[in-house]
Amino acid sequence: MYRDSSGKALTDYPRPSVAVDTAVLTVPPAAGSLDVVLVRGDGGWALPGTFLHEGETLAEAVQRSLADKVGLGGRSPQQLQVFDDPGRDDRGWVLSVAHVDVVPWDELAPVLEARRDDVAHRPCDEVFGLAFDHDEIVRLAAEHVRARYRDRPDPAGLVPEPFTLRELRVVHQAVLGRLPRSSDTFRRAMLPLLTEVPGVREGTVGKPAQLYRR
Ligand SMILES: O=P(O)(O)OC[C@H]1O[C@@H](O)[C@H](O)[C@@H]1O
Repeated sequence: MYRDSSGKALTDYPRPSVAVDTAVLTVPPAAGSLDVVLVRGDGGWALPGTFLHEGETLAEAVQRSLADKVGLGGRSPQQLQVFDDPGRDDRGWVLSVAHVDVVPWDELAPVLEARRDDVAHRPCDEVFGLAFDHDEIVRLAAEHVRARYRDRPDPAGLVPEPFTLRELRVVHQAVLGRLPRSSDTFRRAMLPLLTEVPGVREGTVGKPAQLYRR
C-alpha cells in the first residue's frame, strides 16, 4: 500500500464524500416555462442525486440516481460544476458534482406520470427552498441552458422536427423566460442556421407556414 514520507496512507487523511446531482430540465407544453424535475426526499424536495459508490464512475452514478429516483433511463447528462462548500450538507463533508440535462417533454411525461407522488416539475425561476444547495444548482443549470439557446436554434432538441419558425420561437421564449426578440429579428437570426424541408404546416389563421429542421 502507498505510504507518504510520514508513513501515512491516503485513508489516514480526512476525505470528502462525493455525490452527484442532476438538474433535468424540460419545457412542458403550454406552460411557457423552463421547468426542473424534483424528487421528494427525507429533507424535502431536491434534485435527483446520490453518493458515488466504490468503483463507480460519475456518469454511472448519475444514471443510477436518475433510474432509481426518477425512473428515467438512457440519458447522458453533462457535468456543470463541482459544488464544494464544506458546509453544504450538514451530514458531513460532501462534494457534489452537478449535472444538467434537457429532456423533451414527450420523453419525460410518462416517467413523471408513473411516479407522480414523488417526482414533480416546477419552473426553474420559482424553485426555492430545496434541500442542500440545490436551489443554486438549479439557477446555474437554467443559466447554462439559456446561454445555449441565445444564438442557436433549439440546441437541445426540444421541438420535434420538422417545425415552423413560430413553433421554434415559442420554445425559445419558454426556455429564456421572455420573448427572445421580435419575430423578425428572431427569424433573421435563426434562418441561416435552419434547413428548409419540403412542406408547410396549415394553420387555422394566416398563410401555411414553411417547415424546417435544425
Ligand atoms: O439523498 P441521499 O442519497 O441521502 O444523498 C445524496 C445527496 O446528498 C447531497 O449532498 C447531494 O447533493 C445529494 O443530492
